Amino acid sequence: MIKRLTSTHIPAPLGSYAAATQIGSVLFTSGQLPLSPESKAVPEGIIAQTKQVMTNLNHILVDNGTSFDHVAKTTVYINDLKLLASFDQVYRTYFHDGYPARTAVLVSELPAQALLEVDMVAEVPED
Ligand SMILES: C=C(N)C(=O)O
Repeated sequence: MIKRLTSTHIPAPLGSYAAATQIGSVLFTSGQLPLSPESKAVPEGIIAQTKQVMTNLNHILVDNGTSFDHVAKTTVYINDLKLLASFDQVYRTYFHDGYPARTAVLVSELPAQALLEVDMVAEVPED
C-alpha cells in the first residue's frame, strides 16, 4: 500500500503531487523547492535557497519518522553548474554519518524561478 505523506511545516505543493510517498519502509520525497513556508517566497542566492530546501526536506523526513541519517539517495536539479560547489558546501553540513548517493542534474529552468530543487529517498526505521 502506498501512503501519501505531508508535513504541516512546509508550503503546500505547487502542483499535483504529494510532499512524499511511502512504500513499506521506503520514503520518497517530491522535489522540494526553496519556498519559505511563511512568505511562500524564494530567498536570494544559492546558499539561502539550499538552506531552505534542506529545511523543508528535514521537516518532511522528521514529521514522517525518519531523518537525514536515513537518506539513501538524493537528486539535485540545479540551473547552473557553477553553483554546485556552493550548494555542496551547505548540503554536506546536514549529513553526519556519511553521505547518501547523489545525482546532480543540470536543468534550464525550475518552478518559482528557483536555482535548485532536491528530492530524497530515505528509509523509515522501525520504531
Ligand atoms: C515542484 C515539483 N516537485 C513538481 O512540480 O513536480
